[in-house]
Amino acid sequence: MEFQKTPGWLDWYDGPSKPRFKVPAGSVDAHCHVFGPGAEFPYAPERKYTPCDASKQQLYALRDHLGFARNVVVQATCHGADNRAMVDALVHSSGKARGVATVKRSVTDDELKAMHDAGVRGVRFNFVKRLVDFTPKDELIEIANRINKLGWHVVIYFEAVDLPELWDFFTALPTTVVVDHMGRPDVNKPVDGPEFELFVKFMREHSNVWSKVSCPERLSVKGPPALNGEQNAYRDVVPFARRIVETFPDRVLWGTDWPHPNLKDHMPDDGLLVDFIPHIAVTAELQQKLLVDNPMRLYWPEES
Ligand SMILES: O=C(O)/C=C(\CC(=O)C(=O)O)C(=O)O
Repeated sequence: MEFQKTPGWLDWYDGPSKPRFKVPAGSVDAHCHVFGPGAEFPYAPERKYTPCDASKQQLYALRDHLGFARNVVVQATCHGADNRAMVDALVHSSGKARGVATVKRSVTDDELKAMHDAGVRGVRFNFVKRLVDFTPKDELIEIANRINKLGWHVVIYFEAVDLPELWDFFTALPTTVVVDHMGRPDVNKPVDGPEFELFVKFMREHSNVWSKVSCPERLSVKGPPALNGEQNAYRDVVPFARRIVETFPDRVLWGTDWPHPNLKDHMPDDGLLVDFIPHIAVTAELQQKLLVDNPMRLYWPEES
């Protein structure tokens, strides 16, 4: 089946630079995706975008190029609750990839077990309205209670403006909760203003809540972009990510977000995204926690 990319789609950056920053041995890219290939793993009819293909082979080649050792492959909304492409990536990773799935309440216990055996360790609840339709909270709570029994966690993706209305639901989740991209703060607002203070409060008052300090390329307003050798990219995002890393050093994760769905302005050079890390985790100890200790404890506890 042929799929037409969403008009204006930006493909992932071809030929990323070699990072100057050497990530610690055993580093984990804790947020990335595979897309199809559509001919083998069709995109979901309910999707809100149609991406380029981005295969497990290309993901793992990027992992090696950037100096990472492992991946956490997150189900992208273009595949809906059809986790086959993501699971296929896990089973072809020689144990070096874990996954986060999207499931409906109709998922069977056998399907959950098969996903666990393949390396899935969490489910993702997406509240970004441009990406998904509404799912009733009772269905999400039912799913959270079921996967909690497997020792899985819940990844949540939402926009900062929606945190107040989602607060009660999020703080009632029984599992570890991992927030994608710091809950997408508006970096035009002060890092100590009410909007980001609420997010910091969310993490401070709930020790089961973690955050990915990823996707500066999505959040930055002033740039500069991670292109043409830029070693100080996305400066307006740094204070937000630094604050989370330094306040909650044991509950942060980092990921490339390759192949970077739905970027409109530019496509970052993934090598320069890696060079962004020392600006937000400024010591070797913080880098070790962010890139190795924390993701290993969450996704490979049996090895950490
Ligand atoms: O890749 C991300 O983390 C961000 C996305 C895409 C996404 O979440 C998805 O399709 O599942 C976005 O903001 O469009």
